[in-house]
Amino acid sequence: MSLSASESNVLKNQKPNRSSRPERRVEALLADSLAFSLTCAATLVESVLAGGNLTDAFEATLARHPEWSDATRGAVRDLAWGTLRDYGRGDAVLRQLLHKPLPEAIHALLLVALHRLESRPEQAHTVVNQAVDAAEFVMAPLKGVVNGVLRNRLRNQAALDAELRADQAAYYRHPAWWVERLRASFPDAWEAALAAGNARPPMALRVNRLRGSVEAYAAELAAAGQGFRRLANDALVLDKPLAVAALPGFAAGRASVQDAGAQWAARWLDLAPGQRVLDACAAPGGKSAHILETAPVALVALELDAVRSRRIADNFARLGLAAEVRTVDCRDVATWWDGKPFDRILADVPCSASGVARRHPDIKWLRRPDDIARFAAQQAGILDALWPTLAPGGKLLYVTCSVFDEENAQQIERFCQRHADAQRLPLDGLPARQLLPAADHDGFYYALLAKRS
Ligand SMILES: C[S@@+](CC[C@H](N)C(=O)[O-])C[C@H]1O[C@@H](n2cnc3c(N)ncnc32)[C@H](O)[C@@H]1O
Repeated sequence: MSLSASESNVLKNQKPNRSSRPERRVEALLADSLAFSLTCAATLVESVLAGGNLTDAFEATLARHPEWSDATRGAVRDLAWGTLRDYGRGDAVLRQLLHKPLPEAIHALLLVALHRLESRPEQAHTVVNQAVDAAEFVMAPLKGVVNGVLRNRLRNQAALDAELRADQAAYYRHPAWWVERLRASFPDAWEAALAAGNARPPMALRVNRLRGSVEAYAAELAAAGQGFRRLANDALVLDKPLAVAALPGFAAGRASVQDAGAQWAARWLDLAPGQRVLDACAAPGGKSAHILETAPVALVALELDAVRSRRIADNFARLGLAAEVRTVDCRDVATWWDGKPFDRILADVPCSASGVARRHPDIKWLRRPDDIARFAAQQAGILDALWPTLAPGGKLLYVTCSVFDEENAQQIERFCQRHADAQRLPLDGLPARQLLPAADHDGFYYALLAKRS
């Protein structure tokens, strides 16, 4: 699109960064207006595009604005998360419509407004008007540009969309390198996995069997009118997400929120009373808690990050569970191991998190292709360090929430080449070791290894 002469002059005189913005308080906009949530979501999107973490940015914003209602929090969150799920498309649309870069704050506002236009086409005129109000607040001289870009998009939608079909990142809403890797590894399933990875994630519950049966909890949910599906591993997937405070007995520790794909780990560890079990990468403690709810074992939970470690203790307190929790690097075995071998080890290693990108859509755009090899090297270091602590005849379950082979199948193949005493075991009920993102669960990879006696 071409800008008017006065708009071009405005752009020339704007430094394209946040510091050039006049200091104005967002409270100047009405908190229940769309302009307000567009503005706040745009600030979050802008911070992600500068390399920041979306969840951290959102939590910091909430901490600064305790006065926000639940509705305002929800509206800002929906817009920021949705915009970043769609970023490949929004970015391509702006490349079609702009011939020179805009200041980042306005660029981010346009991305959020474009996402809203696509998700609520019936509100197109309101969205444009509210985006212009937001622009007036963010950088007033550019409100005409915002108006022009959005109206241009509406006027030329069909032609612009046709052009976008050739752009992988726009069409699949994932980076092109990500699309290529998935296509190469899963020739029959990659498109469905990408589509599922763009959807809103499901909310699944894990029932704490120490505080009641799955049947009793399911009956209570049904009596409360909450629709759900019970999966083969007893995960309850809700038809519609709910605030945890609205879940029966949440504060009393009767259930936890945990993706259904993550609820296989405790089952495949084949737990029995009295076993010595290690969870080497434990925070925030979801799988550790599931282990303790499954069998009375002696659990040691390790976590590198002190802040995340505290979340393990909080979760255990709510669920009435106890274990030895230590804040250490699991690779420094000499610092934490007493020499007594473990019967079971869970290695739920740090990874690209590419299987959970619909929950953390910033991941798609912050990761770089060479990050995957870096994660794979870190994971190999963890596996090699833990293996000597496993008892002969014991089992180690390797888990990632990644969809990339380098962190998954290739990682385990290489591990088995390095360790002749490692033997792969089948996973009961799983047709493939790789769970790709789907309607009921996120993307996970599992490999169960036994140590030959
Ligand atoms: C995938 S998350 C674990 C999720 C957890 N198992 C659950 O189900 O709630 C990986 C965790 O490993 C931790 N971590 C990363 N490197 C580590 C290391 N060298 N030693 C111990 N923990 C590590 C990260 O801080 C992160 O909390």
